[in-house]
Amino acid sequence: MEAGVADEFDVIVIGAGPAGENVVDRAVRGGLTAAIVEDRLAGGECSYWACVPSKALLRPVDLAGEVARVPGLSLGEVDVAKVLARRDEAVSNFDDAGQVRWIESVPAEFVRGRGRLDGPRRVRVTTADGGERVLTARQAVVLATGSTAVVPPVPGLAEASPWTSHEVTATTAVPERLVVLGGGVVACEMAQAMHGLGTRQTTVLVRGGRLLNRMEPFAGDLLAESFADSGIDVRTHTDLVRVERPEPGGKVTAHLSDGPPLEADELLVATGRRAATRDLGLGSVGLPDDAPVEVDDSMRATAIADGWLYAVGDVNGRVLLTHMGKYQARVCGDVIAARARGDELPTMRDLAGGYGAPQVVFTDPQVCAVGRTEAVARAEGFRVRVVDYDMGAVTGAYLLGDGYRGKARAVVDEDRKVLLGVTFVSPGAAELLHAATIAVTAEVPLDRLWHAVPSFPTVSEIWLRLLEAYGL
Ligand SMILES: Cc1cc2nc3c(=O)[nH]c(=O)nc-3n(C[C@H](O)[C@H](O)[C@H](O)COP(=O)(O)OP(=O)(O)OC[C@H]3O[C@@H](n4cnc5c(N)ncnc54)[C@H](O)[C@@H]3O)c2cc1C
Ligand SMILES: NC(=O)c1ccc[n+]([C@@H]2O[C@H](COP(=O)([O-])OP(=O)(O)OC[C@H]3O[C@@H](n4cnc5c(N)ncnc54)[C@H](O)[C@@H]3O)[C@@H](O)[C@H]2O)c1
Repeated sequence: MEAGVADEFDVIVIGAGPAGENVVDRAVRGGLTAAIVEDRLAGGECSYWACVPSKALLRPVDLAGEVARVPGLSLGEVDVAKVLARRDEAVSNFDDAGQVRWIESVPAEFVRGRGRLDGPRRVRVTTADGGERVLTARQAVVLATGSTAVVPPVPGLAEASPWTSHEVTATTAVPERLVVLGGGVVACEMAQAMHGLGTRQTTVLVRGGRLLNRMEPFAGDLLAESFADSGIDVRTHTDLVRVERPEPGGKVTAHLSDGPPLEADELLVATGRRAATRDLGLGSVGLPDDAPVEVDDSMRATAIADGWLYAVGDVNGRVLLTHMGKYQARVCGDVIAARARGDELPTMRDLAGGYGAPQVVFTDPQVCAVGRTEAVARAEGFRVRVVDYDMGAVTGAYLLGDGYRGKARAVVDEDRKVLLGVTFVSPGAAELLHAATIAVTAEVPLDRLWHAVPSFPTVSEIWLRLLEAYGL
């Protein structure tokens, strides 16, 4: 395309991650034309450097745990090269041809290049060869640029070129000694993945008192027990104060707030993410640069007067999860199409994120939660009753292996007798979560839920036990 040629579409999306792709799909289904701009790989962070590769690296850990719990079975040596090869296959060897084909089949125009707002309804795209293309939107521009890892300002840390989620998920080798900074989801998943694939000395530095501190407290405690059992060293109340790495890619020394310095072969920073809004031209439409784009429940940017700008997925800072970004995107695409037709907005469009997003942390044990924790429910003023149950005491769980440990919690709204939140922490609990998501979002009354009979002997008998413990 020639430099400076203007193109007009109903909708222009910047960023072809899971959120951006779903906006395009829904907007086109709604009768609109769309273009989507991507400067790296269609499919986004999730497909190549986040959800997909991390889960491919964690699968052997999962299976090793399962095998170890069944007397009479043993696992041979892990063939790391084969695990990494399967990870590469899962990320399509960093080739997005399939995703681009899908976008074009929607049909939508795929534009490879870096997109930037250039005033209202205009997107200026810089292509890899330095060319430029200007796109204008009749209805809406949607920002779906995701987020980037935060590296805290610890002396020497940035200079040491630490790993972030990008490098660890794409690694071609497993470090002998690894220091992980952070106690959140990326830290826990990747510490366990690397340890399971052969890291001899894995140390996790947690500045607070617990892993996964936004979940129910028992989640972090059970995970810490599992880490300790497998030899992962979790240091709570420990800050990283200084880093030295004299040779690029060489040994790294982590100086801590407590205890002697730690020497390692790699240091992974997993201390959260920031919205990818830098150099996105937000200033050209009067928005602050380098901050999440605040949106209403229809995903429309609240600060833009005539409502042509939307933001979905990580970039709006609401919930940093692929499935929630995709949900927001479906809402957003439908809303843009409805507004273009002059229709009433579909119902359910004000629900995005309202109940608390479901999340699975793919560690062993898996940490699976939906809705509110007890602390959040109490802070929001609900009259709460909490019911806990030992998941290892369910027959279906016992049959899965010796030493199966886990805990479930239901947070009940005593005024309406519905579930506000559910947490399961146990091996293989991920597939239990969607039942909880349905119960929480559909606000199924507990005396109705009582009639949903779980099969014997499955782990889902936990539902029966929780309801019995509640008194039903
Ligand atoms: C290690 C890790 C594991 C994770 N695992 C899970 C998981 O198991 N489950 C889960 O639900 N979530 C997981 N997440 C979170 C998940 O990856 C994100 O929530 C999700 O990727 C957000 O999707 P998105 O479409 O908003 O952004 P992204 O996936 O980040 O996509 C944004 C796209 O926009 C492009 N872009 C950015 N700026 C521009 C520009 N100016 N011009 C053109 N293109 C641009 C980027 O290149 C990128 O392709 C994980 C995150 C990490 C870091
Ligand atoms: N399975 C999944 O669903 C999954 C997996 C990975 C990531 N994600 C998503 O990606 C997002 C990013 O994950 P993350 O783990 O980077 O962020 P996070 O917010 O989950 O955890 C960040 C951790 O770093 C700590 N921290 C922050 N600043 C620090 C500092 N200066 N020094 C030491 N510790 C510090 C925090 O206390 C917290 O424990 C999350 O919101 C998560 O939802 C999801």
